[in-house]
Amino acid sequence: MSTATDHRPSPAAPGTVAFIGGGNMARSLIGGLIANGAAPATVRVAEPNEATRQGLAADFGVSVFADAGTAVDGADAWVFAVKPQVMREVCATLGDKARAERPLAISIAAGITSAQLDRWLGGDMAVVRTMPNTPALLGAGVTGLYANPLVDAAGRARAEALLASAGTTVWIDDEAKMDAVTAVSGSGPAYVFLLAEAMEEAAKAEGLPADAARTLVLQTVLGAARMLTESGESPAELRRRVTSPGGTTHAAVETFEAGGLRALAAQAIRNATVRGGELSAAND
Ligand SMILES: NC(=O)C1=CN([C@@H]2O[C@H](COP(=O)(O)OP(=O)(O)OC[C@H]3O[C@@H](n4cnc5c(N)ncnc54)[C@H](O)[C@@H]3O)[C@@H](O)[C@H]2O)C=CC1
Ligand SMILES: O=C(O)[C@@H]1CCC=N1
Repeated sequence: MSTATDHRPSPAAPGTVAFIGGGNMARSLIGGLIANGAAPATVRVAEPNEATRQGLAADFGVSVFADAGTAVDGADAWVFAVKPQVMREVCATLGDKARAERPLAISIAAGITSAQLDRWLGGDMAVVRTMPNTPALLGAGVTGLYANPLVDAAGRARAEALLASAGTTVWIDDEAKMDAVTAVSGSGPAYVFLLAEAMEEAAKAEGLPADAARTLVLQTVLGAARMLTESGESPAELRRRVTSPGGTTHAAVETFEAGGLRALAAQAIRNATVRGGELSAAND
């Protein structure tokens, strides 16, 4: 069972949050929090890259630190936003503080399990493993969340409020499914971008000017996405309405089906799901 909500949090979730890692995804989440009314003083960020760090301070007014141990001071929620490859090492440097302060640990890393985070931080930690996606930048993201048994109702609410600034939230009860969430929605924007790239190339190959090709593709993707989310109709029904028997869409859709698009999508998502498990094992 999973539940989805698309409400925005009430402004400024209580407490102070520390981001460990201030890269692309952290920037999107921080931007969402500030846009939703979080006081900049309640957001602290650890980021070793000086330019990245100063950019966050300049754009959002948040407190920035080169050192993670200082950034987490006074924060009741720690958001781990570093690459899976460095997560273990980053947790090790914060283990003593984590054992002393018992924060709510929230991870956005692909593959890394709640059990790994718990172990690397010293054990008995309340951990929420999440998977946001890049449309978070526009508040149009979707995040899957899994809470380990040590997370209480207040911890779940806190994690949900933090991620809801980025868009819709979906709780996942079975952590084993988080790699599939990663493969579908975490990586998913790239699949849509790939389709847009391919359509743009094809449009140019048909002789359309580059700027016209770009506009036609972008507005088609935007319009289709809005119909998908706003019409209440299924993808299959919306497709059926575009497809006149014997018409142009029919010719194209038949080509996609004959080429095995569905099997290819299933295999792509399977491979991405498997890679999540590999990231966990390789960085243990
Ligand atoms: N990019 C995406 O679409 C998504 C990424 N994720 C996850 O988010 C995490 C971060 O990914 P991105 O933001 O794309 O990567 P990124 O490379 O932009 O950000 C990672 C940041 O961590 C910093 N960092 C490295 N060592 C550090 C340390 N010891 N302490 C503090 N910060 C440190 C780096 O300087 C960098 O700015 C990854 O685990 C990824 O799996 C999750 C959902 C979507
Ligand atoms: O490609 C990755 O590993 C990350 C996780 C989901 C999106 N980007």
